[in-house]
Amino acid sequence: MRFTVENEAFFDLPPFQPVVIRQALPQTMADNLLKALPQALPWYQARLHLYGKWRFSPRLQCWMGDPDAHYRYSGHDMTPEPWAEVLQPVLPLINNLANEQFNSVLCNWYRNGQDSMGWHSDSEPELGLEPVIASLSLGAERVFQFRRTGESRLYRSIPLPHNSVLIMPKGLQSHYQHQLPKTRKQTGHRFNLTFRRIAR
Ligand SMILES: O=C(O)CCC(=O)C(=O)O
Ligand SMILES: [Fe+2]
Repeated sequence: MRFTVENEAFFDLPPFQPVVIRQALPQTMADNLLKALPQALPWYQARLHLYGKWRFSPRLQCWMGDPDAHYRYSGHDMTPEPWAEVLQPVLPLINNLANEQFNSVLCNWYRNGQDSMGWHSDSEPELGLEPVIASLSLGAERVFQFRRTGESRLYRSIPLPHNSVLIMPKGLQSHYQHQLPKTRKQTGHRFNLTFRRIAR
């Protein structure tokens, strides 16, 4: 860690400095959102074709946004779900923290320590060349990890507690990958909302 300013912790991923903002939303908003999310969003479990087999992805997800924030996925034009009411007051606060105008959010629900997301970068062409990504974590604390693109060595592990926002700056996605590994620890439900701007 490089330095801490009030609730902000900056991490050195040369030449980038992602930041984790603790207590990012007003506490009652974050706590109420955590309680509301299971019912408020149209969650589904995707199926992925991996190594010649169909498997359920190890988490629940849903994608929401402005009606024109669509993207192409395996030749399909995907239109986001309309913004859930519970997220409407959250979006301007996240925009303000990240100094961005996000128009969509990928929501992930990790039900226990066996739910996870493997190594990737958020580099879909629809996000433009150097997207800024803001990710809000709610519920159980989990560890988020980075490695340099093209290397298998783990570079940095960052704990993401309830009501924290991680901001990944411009350029980071092309030089680093990230993952949310499984854990054997007894772990409760965690939600992660990754705010993005789809270029129109
Ligand atoms: O759950 C997380 O913290 C990571 C989610 C993520 O990387 C993504 O949605 O692209
Ligand atoms: Fe990601």
